[in-house]
Amino acid sequence: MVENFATNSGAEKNVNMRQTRKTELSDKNVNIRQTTKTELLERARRLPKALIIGFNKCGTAALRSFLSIHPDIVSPNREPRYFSNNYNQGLAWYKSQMPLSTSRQITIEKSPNYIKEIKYLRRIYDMDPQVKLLVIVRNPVTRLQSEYSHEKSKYPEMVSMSYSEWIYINHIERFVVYMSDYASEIRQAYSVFPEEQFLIVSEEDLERDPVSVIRQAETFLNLQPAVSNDVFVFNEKKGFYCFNTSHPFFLSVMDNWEVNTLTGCLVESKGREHPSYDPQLLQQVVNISLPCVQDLFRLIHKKFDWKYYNSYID
Ligand SMILES: Nc1ncnc2c1ncn2[C@@H]1O[C@H](COP(=O)(O)OS(=O)(=O)O)[C@@H](OP(=O)(O)O)[C@H]1O
Repeated sequence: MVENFATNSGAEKNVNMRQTRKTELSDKNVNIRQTTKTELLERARRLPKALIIGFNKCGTAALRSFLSIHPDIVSPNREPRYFSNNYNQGLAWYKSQMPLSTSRQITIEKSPNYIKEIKYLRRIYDMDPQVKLLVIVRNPVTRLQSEYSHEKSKYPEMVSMSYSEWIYINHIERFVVYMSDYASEIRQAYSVFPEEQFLIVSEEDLERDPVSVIRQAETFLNLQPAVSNDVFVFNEKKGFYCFNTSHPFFLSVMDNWEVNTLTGCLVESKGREHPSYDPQLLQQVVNISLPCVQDLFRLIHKKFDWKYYNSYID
């Protein structure tokens, strides 16, 4: 069940504090544009102008959290899953899940299962045919490892199951294609929305250089660049970037339940240890998923620097 955090009074207070703080921060540190008194007075819950619609285990939480540090972006903490699981709750309910925003701020929510079904995408279109859609994909080799670590932490019956056993039990051919075939789902989404309404980025880029991904999103969303390198610090142990807790912007994500306020990293469920591949299984996974990767790069007219595939991609 999705928790109704937006109407909870504590959360409401947090949201209010956060919004006020964000406004102060954008005035003091970013100097993008002065927030006017009128804007403060007309703060309201607004429907999203952009959605992160997929793919799960590909860095959707990091993308959402990192974007939400932008003074002109607000985002609900949890996944409303309105167009998939909660459609019967109605649009007023959906709006009530959104944080307060000024009219110049963009509300973005992420529910990574929206890309899974055309029905969900059509519902999104009915709400707003001009909504912008962000999609994050990941090297299939690591996405599979991530899924295994996720399931192992969730299902006790998997404790003694090795990585290769898990892949074979799931029927390797079918399963690897299922986890790698981003193109089919993106193609389906292109049948509902024009391609220009999509930004497709990769988890590896977010891991290596979050600011470069945020820049792409800022341009795509017509926002002024506000997030710079000093907002993040590389965490050697995790192997990716976390928020710099001493940066003033960090205050604006303090109420984000997905962020550990001591370390500035996303919660422990992100960045789990991955199982290792035996070389034969790795080659099998690459061979099965390669046509999906080639199809994706052709479809989106760009290539990502994905280890194991580069030598096969022209
Ligand atoms: N900077 C940063 N901070 C935290 N997490 C990061 C970051 N960059 C990428 N990632 C990777 O995101 C992976 C989790 O993806 P999702 O958030 O989409 O997972 S979920 O579908 O919502 O469960 C998660 O995958 P695992 O490493 O397998 O846990 C992270 O590696």
